[in-house]
Amino acid sequence: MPPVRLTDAARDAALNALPDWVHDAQRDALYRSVLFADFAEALGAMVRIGVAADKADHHPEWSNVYNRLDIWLTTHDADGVSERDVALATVIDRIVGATAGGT
Ligand SMILES: C[C@H](O)[C@H](O)[C@H]1CNC2=NC(N)=NC(=O)C2=N1
Repeated sequence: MPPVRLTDAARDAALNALPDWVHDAQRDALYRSVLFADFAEALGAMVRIGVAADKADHHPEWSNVYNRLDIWLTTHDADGVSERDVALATVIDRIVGATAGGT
């Protein structure tokens, strides 16, 4: 099934269960930043997230500077946030730890 853009209300309801994530209105994306102990920890998490994302065929937009990882989840095929982004956010929280270093 092609992904469907969530309504704003459905997206906000999903965000209630993802306290480390916010809606970035400019990019229409779920957004989280994570601070790791150092670059090696950040890179390790990126590899684990990347493998999970590729398995799900749903890929993050992200930026890494040393120990900081900024992540945006949006669905290009749906022009906004879909259930796929909510699912990937949940997987990412499991990998990096919910609230562990999140801002
Ligand atoms: C062909 C392939 O399934 C699509 O291009 C997938 C790949 N990964 C993707 N990732 C994200 N974030 N959004 C998409 O719409 C998307 N589409």
